[in-house]
Amino acid sequence: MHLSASTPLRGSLVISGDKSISHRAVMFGSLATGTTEIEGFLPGEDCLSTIRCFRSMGVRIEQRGSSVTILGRGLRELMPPAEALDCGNSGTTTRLLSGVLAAQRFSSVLTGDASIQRRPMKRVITPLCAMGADIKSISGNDCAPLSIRGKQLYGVHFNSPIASAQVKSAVLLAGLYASGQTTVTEPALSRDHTERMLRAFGAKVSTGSFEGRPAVTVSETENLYGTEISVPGDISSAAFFLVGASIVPGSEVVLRNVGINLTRDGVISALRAMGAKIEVLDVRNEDSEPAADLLVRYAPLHGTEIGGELIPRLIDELPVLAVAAACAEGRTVIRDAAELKVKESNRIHTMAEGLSRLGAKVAETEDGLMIDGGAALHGGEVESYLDHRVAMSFAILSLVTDGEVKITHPECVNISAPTFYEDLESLRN
Ligand SMILES: O=C(O)C1=C[C@@H](OP(=O)(O)O)[C@@H](O)[C@H](O)C1
Ligand SMILES: C=C(OP(=O)(O)O)C(=O)O
Repeated sequence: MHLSASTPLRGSLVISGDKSISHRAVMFGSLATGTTEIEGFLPGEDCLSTIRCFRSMGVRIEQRGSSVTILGRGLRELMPPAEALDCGNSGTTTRLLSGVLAAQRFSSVLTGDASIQRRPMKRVITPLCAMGADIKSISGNDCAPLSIRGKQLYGVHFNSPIASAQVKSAVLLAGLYASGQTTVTEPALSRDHTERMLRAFGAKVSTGSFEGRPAVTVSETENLYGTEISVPGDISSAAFFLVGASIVPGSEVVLRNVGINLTRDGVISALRAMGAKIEVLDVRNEDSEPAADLLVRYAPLHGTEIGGELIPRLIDELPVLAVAAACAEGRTVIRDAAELKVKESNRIHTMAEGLSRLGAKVAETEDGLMIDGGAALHGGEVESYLDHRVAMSFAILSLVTDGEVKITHPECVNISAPTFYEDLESLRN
């Protein structure tokens, strides 16, 4: 894939479905009784992995593009899978499913691609085992493949050391089966799609705070009930175009139907702090998953500091925010983001390496990046490390480099944004 400097980005895009919400809609629909209809589903490879896993456990799922119909089997009627469940590249599938499988009446194995087999699973193994689960890392390295023997679980209060929605959701899903109540507290509020959607499926979920930390409690649940889910566009995908339009002079783009849940909208705050011109228009669905149209115009950016409680609200947008920082005047410091090291790639390292290769001034730190913006950016070859967000970040940077950028394995964008290159091209015409 060779990409080169751009004319202004202009026009509008309908942003495709939110990946986190699409995963959950398939999972909860499969675990519910009755029919679930999903509109706006993201047909990206990660969400297709979730569908594949539930089909292997006997759930009837019909998927036509962004429309999905599920005939749920109920919380306790999944079938034992004939083979290991393949979660592909998806951490969300692996971790959330581990919470469900821990409570089934059968044993199973969860696995995935080379990247999944390097990602830490102890973060879910520890709390689930505290609930009575029997989960082992087959290679003994706390990574997948995981061997899971279903058990009767009991409710616990889990004080999570990290703000991770995947950990929180794995424990809450196990909590649906556990005797009594299950509470998760976390150091800062991570995305709350599980809490919102479990309520829509009829579960009892209460949210609040415990000793000053965000807390959520679920009770043992007899049934979830099939429902209709409308998935808003993914702000994590919109972020690439927010940055693209902000850095290419003359750009003006409208991104339609973008999810702006407060636990996800940190990229708008961070870009505005850098001087970006972003307007949030026509907010709708405020009682379920809020969505809006985002109007973004080119603006000269300046450096900022990104850290603390903002981090979980923009964790997946940090690679492309590093691109914005390379194009901004002055220094940007990203801190408190050590979680970036355990994503599809070590995103602190992969972004620092690629940005430097294209001329940016970047230093890796223990928990983030320090970027001195404004250096002349040139073409070159960068490694995506098969990480979709890294590939898309460099594709956006190529809009302003002097010379072509070649990205290895550009097709990995299909994990979360199968229409990314077409969408970008449509704004360049
Ligand atoms: O729950 C989710 O859908 C996700 C949670 C985040 O991961 P962590 O829970 O590891 O922070 C995020 O990075 C990931 O892309 C999706
Ligand atoms: C980290 C991500 O996803 P997951 O953890 O589901 O692989 C991501 O999409 O950036």
